[in-house]
Amino acid sequence: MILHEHLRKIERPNRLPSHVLNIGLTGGMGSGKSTVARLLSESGAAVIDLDAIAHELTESNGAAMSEIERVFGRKVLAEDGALNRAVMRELIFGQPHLKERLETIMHPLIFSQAVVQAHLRAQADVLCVVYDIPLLARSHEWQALLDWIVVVDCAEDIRVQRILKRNPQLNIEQIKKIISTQASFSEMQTIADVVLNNSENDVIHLQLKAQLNILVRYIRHFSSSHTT
Ligand SMILES: CC(C)(COP(=O)(O)OP(=O)(O)OC[C@H]1O[C@@H](n2cnc3c(N)ncnc32)[C@H](O)[C@@H]1O)[C@@H](O)C(=O)NCCC(=O)NCCS
Ligand SMILES: Nc1ncnc2c1ncn2[C@@H]1O[C@H](COP(=O)(O)OP(=O)(O)OP(=O)(O)O)[C@@H](O)[C@H]1O
Repeated sequence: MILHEHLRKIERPNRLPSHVLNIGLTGGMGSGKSTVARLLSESGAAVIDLDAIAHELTESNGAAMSEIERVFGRKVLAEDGALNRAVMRELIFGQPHLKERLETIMHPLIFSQAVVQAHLRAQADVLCVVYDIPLLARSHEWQALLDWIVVVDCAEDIRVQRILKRNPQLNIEQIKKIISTQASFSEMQTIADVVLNNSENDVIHLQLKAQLNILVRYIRHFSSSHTT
């Protein structure tokens, strides 16, 4: 784990809950963000998962669906009116302008929902609020709101193997195409306060747990001295 020398000073606009530490978690596809989020929730963090919010918004009758249908047409809808994810995946990850159109619909809705959930979940006894944000390196708005940013690092070939196992419906070419649209690790590193390494294959996550023990101690230390 790399802990950047000066963890950023706690200073932010009031949009996220102000009585807790708000921590952004990012990393490339398959790096282990959800795994880290789960381990942090076992230590008492409230986790807001932006992928999960995106899924809810695109369920049948989800809040994004009428605009998605208006912009992309009925071809991107499944029979029940939910988003046909495979069709949308094929459309956007080869055509940047379509990806941008989908993101223009999705990101403001995801953002509002994440802020609402954060206020609901940030009870006094939570360790911190963790926001699992795959595209954080490309969002200055989110970066400005967060106290710390944690980046999960894992070599691309290992990520690809893990994704193939987790998502057997995807092939290597599709996975690499998605990864190629995301920020590189060096871009993520420029915004990181903490970098966690998740390259060791280990289903009980000893490597991550050792790093998270240290991180959780830092979070407790900063939280106890942080009042607004
Ligand atoms: C294109 C969609 C329908 C494909 O769905 P699918 O079920 O295959 O993937 P899922 O949503 O589970 O995402 C899996 C991973 O793909 C990557 N990913 C998702 N959206 C994007 C994106 N816009 N740009 C780059 N990578 C992305 C992330 O690493 C994510 O963790 C879906 O990813 C989507 O709706 N994306 C747009 C919403 C978005 O930007 N989500 C990111 C949350 S910040
Ligand atoms: N150290 C590890 N050893 C073995 N498998 C791992 C390890 N870390 C994570 N995994 C597995 O790799 C896959 C990807 O991890 P995870 O879902 O946490 O990544 P993610 O960054 O959230 O992915 P995405 O960006 O696609 O949402 C999962 O199936 C997870 O169980």
